[in-house]
Amino acid sequence: MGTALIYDEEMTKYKLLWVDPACKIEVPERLTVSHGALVRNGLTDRCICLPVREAVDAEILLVHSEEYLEAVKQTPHMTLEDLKEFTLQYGDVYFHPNIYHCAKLAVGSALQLVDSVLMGKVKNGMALVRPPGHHSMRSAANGFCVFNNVAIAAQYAKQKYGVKRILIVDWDIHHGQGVQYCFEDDPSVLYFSWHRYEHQKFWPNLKDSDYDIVGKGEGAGFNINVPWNKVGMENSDYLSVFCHVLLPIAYEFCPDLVLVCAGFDSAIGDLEGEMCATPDIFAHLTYLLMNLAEGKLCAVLEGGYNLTSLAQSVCQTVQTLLGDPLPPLTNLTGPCRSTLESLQCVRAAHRQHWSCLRHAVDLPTFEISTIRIKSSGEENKDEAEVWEEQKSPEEKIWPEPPKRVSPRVCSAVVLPDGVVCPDACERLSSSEDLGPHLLTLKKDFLKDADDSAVTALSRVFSLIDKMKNNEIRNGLALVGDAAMTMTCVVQHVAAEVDSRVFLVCVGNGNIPGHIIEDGKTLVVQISGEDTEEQGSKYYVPVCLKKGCTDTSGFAQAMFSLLLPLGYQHNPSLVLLVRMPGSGVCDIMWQQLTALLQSFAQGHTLVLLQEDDKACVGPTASILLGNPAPPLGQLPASLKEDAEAVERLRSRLQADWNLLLATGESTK
Ligand SMILES: CC(O)(O)CCCCCNCCCN
Ligand SMILES: [Zn+2]
Repeated sequence: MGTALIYDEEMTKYKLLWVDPACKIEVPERLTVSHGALVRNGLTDRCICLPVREAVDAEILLVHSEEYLEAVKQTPHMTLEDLKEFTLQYGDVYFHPNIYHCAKLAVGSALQLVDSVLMGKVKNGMALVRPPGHHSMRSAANGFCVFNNVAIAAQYAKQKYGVKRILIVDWDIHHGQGVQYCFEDDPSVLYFSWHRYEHQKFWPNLKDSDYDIVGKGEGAGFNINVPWNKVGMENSDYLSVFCHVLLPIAYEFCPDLVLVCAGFDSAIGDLEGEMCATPDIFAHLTYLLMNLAEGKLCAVLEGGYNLTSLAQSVCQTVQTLLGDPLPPLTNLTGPCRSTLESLQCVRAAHRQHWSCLRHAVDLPTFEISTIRIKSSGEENKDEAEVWEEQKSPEEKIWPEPPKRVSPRVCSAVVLPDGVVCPDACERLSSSEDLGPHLLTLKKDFLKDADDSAVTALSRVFSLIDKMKNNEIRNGLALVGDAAMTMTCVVQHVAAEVDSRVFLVCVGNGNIPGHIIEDGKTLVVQISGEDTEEQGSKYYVPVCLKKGCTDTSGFAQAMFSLLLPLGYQHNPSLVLLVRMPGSGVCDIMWQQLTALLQSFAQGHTLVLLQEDDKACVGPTASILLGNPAPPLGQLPASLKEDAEAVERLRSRLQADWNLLLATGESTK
């Protein structure tokens, strides 16, 4: 199934007809440069382009009042003076003879997208629309918005398809108060928004946008506000909020549909947001949401006023929806203090509503500042970088997002004879001669191994070499001895100069100490074994009371440990090993396999032991880019497990700042 793209140039045919400094940034070119960039990058050809349609009254009335709709209906016939007069009753928005038509097309586009996803015609999609929607309220236009496109889409999905739970993620830099008001007492719609706030000093200056506004009545807990009280937030800040707030709660909520208020004024260069996150961050934010709701994700454009970063961010988002490998995120320094303050406040406010936060350690609050948490070696930022930070936003410069090339082959497999190769995978059966390094390895490691083990290892090494050359994206091997193969692989890869391995080992098994000595391999082992081993900076033993069968504990370790560590380690290869008898359930295993593709441009090597042959199919499905099935609504994890994860975090966060979620200052 493909990715839908909905766009029509009719929505460019309205603009500001008078002087209004607050509205002059909302220009038709926002749509033309976004669509133009998609065309130029060959992305429109790869999408399923769906036609727009006008929303009908009944659809608009799902959210708005009749009197408001009737009033907006009069605007096409208004004179310029009448339009100005009409506009005065609302805030930071303008009307135009054609805006009602475009607003109906914007809603209709969102509904077309929801239809195509929920009818299973496409996997996911994006609608490029204007006017935006998330500020408009039941009886009021606001903040360039006339009808609330995404709020209507959510009500439409519930009414027409009986969707039970909908997650709305609003990564626009402004608070979508219109969406919040629409669903604040509705537990079937979880609304998440981050937004520039500066302690209510930033537009729309609402107390309702603060972290302690969590929803009302039945809806308590289903509204999450993350205020940015400082500007200059970076990729690390955005990822921290996803890892420590949004993803744990979203997985617990287990939505059937994900809608994104995709505003890109939260990207670097935008004068509204004045943030510093780069366009490629949206590739990751999109991906991290794609394993919810079995990938049913509809992104609808909201804001974004720097035409360069807007176009790049839109392309990054669509490329991820299409399944392209994710770009590496470099120099993630960890969240700034102000972000930690916000994180801690939001987690505290929601602790009573979400069991994933029940055992969250919250410390006394502390003064706000954006002093960046320095991880070791960050102290002496060179002059240029410091100067860079002090430049005013409009002069911000940032590198073009890296090219994201999909290898010719997605998944290659090494399987013993007699094991069927999963559809769409390529079997590596070349019986190439044993390379010289193998003969030495045979001497060092495999001296008493039989030839089939040596042959398998030689094929695993060629999988790795093909990943290194980007000939294949990922690989899977079913081997006789997973632990031994794992050790040889780490040894083989670590020998290369700029390689970094992220080894994720599921289940019990001994990790030889020497593989973590060089600092190039970061090991996370999730098992039920209570190793007295305290671990080190590069060896993170997560032991779950009930072992890997405990989905909640496993999920918590995945979001609050694995993701932050993986992002900060920024590996060139992910090695995922399923030890025999791990007890991990297939769906959890698939979710983990999917999430790890955030790193190393998707270069994941999965090692399974022969008696786990039944996992080959489900694992291959994820490696091929299919979404992981839902885990179901997650119960609370065991207190001991949550405390164990917290202990690990507090031990490791001095070295790995992305682990920070509360206010500890690093040493
Ligand atoms: C969709 C959206 O959230 O991007 C709309 C933002 C409206 C901003 C109104 N204030 C503008 C002040 C101009 N400096
Ligand atoms: Zn915005």
